[in-house]
Amino acid sequence: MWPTRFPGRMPPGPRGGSTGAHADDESAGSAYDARLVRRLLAYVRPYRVLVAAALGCIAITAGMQLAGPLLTRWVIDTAFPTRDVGLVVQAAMAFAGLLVVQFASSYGETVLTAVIGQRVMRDLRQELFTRLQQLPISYFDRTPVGRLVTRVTSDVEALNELFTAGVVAGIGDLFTLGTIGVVMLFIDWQLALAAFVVIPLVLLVSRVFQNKVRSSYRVIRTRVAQLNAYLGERLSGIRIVQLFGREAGEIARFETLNQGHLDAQLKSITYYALYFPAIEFLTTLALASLLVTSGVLVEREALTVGTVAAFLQLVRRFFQPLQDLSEKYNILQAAMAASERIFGLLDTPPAPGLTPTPDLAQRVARVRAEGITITFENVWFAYESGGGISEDRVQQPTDLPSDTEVRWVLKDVSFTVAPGHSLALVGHTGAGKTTIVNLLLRFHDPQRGRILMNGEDIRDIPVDVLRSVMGYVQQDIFLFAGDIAANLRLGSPIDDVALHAAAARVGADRVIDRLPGGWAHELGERGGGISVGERQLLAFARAIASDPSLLILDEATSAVDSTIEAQIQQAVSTLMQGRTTVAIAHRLSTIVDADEILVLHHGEVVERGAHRALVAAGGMYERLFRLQAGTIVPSERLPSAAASG
Ligand SMILES: Nc1ncnc2c1ncn2[C@@H]1O[C@H](COP(=O)(O)OP(=O)(O)OP(=O)(O)O)[C@@H](O)[C@H]1O
Repeated sequence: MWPTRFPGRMPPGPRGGSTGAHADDESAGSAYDARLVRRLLAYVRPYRVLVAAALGCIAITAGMQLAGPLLTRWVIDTAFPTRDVGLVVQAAMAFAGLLVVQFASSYGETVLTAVIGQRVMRDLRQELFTRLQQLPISYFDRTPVGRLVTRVTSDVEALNELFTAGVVAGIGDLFTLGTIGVVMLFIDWQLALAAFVVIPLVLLVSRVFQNKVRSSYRVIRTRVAQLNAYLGERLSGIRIVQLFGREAGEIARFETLNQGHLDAQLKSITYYALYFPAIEFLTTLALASLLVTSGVLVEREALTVGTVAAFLQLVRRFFQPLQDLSEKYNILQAAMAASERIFGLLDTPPAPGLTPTPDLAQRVARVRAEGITITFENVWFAYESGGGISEDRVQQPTDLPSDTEVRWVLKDVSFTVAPGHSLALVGHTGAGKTTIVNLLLRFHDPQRGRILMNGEDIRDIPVDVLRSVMGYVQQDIFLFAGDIAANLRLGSPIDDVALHAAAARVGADRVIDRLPGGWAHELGERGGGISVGERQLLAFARAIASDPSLLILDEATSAVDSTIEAQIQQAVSTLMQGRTTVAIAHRLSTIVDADEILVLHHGEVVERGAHRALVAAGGMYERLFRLQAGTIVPSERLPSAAASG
């Protein structure tokens, strides 16, 4: 019996795995944790009617396990001695009826548990995705995307096993075990005890099996995580692999990991292959003990043949759930570990200020009418990995970092941009330019100092209001799979006329018209299938479509052809008209025309002023500017002035 069921009897968790071998992905966890179980039950509560129905089906199926043997006993002991064919026929018909009931209850059990499992999975996935949308950017800085994908996919799937194969069926097993045990004792306690003598051995063997499988499960999970991490990284870096001719080396490395995975799986299979025949052996032992005892009892005329026949069937049915429960243990353990990780993610606090503003449209309109003034007041900031503590992690004021242990990325930065004015940020790579933009967009909050919009601390302004009045063009432009119109709208209620006008203002309309499908042209994953320059024009159109009052530009430095370059230059000046602008400046035109230029060096503002004044001062800016303009000769270059971004 056991070999045919063998392939299904693998540890449940490791099919998924993560793209990073992290300690919490590898932990096997304990098999039962009351706190986690209580939380999981909350997800089942909405489906309690289905659960009750499933338990009803299980009770009927378990009851049917008894019906066959009891009917056999009655036929042998009661119907046969009367030599009444009618009675035997009735018994046969009753048996057929019982089979139909058993069929229906098994069907109900399978369907209901699957429906419960699938619904709970859907709810959990939805909740996880909702939380992921709300988490602060600092969380994504410290958590690899692969792990988050694992939470929503294979961890949730491990919980599904708990519902479909684990908990409900486990309850069924316990129920079957209990009823068969009681009925056996009730029919003939001496025979029952004769069969039960092997129970301690079964428990011992099962215990050893559980421990072995548990540790092999942990190894498998680690190996799967390693394999996935390696696979994910090598596939995303396939260009580098091929460019450097690393294919053979990578294949060899993969082979080692793949072999490790195979070895771990085989080890676990060995345990299963030993366990099932061992239980089979013990069941046979129980039958032998039963037969010997029956022999003794029959001699004393204390036992009927029907009872012995019934017991022979009952003993088999008694040991089957014992064996199944060992497997449930592993499912339970995998599910506990998965739910620990899932709840860990759900318990991460969302970024502050995300509650939707009821009068969003009015507030945005008010800000638009006023125009925007941006002020940085003595702003200090450090990323978490540099010893800074983000707001979502600060529990007490004493958690704030002290000066000595922190790598400050911004140090005492102050500036003001008046409505309709432009500020250009220049400085070497890593000077802190993008960080200023990140703080303005509230992807992070400063540890000291304040950022004000129209005199109000941006921490007191709802995030949706803040972001609705800002337009941001990133250096690394992200477009989604989907058509052009959807990418420019991004869900905002912008009508076609306004959308086309926005595209026309920045010259993106010509790019769109050239695409095979025009506005309906479908972009590939991550917006693949168009050039860097074309992307940039689309990003400008996207930024201007919502008519932002504050424009934040992190211009791309990538080389684009001269026609597109000219279009982009034109687009930038169009975009900036009448708007407050903060630009990380790579283009000379932006720098020269900016109302104020901030020169950043290691997070500090070292020079500030308009272009002419700064050039005349002959400091770091003058050097950076000449380097950009190409008028600096290589021997004049300072090592630190290699680039502006
Ligand atoms: N998420 C992050 N976690 C930790 N440190 C970061 C993070 N992002 C940036 N940094 C560090 O902060 C410093 C400032 O980075 P920032 O991106 O603001 O520089 P930048 O002036 O915009 O540089 P570039 O011109 O190259 O884009 C750098 O030393 C960088 O390594």
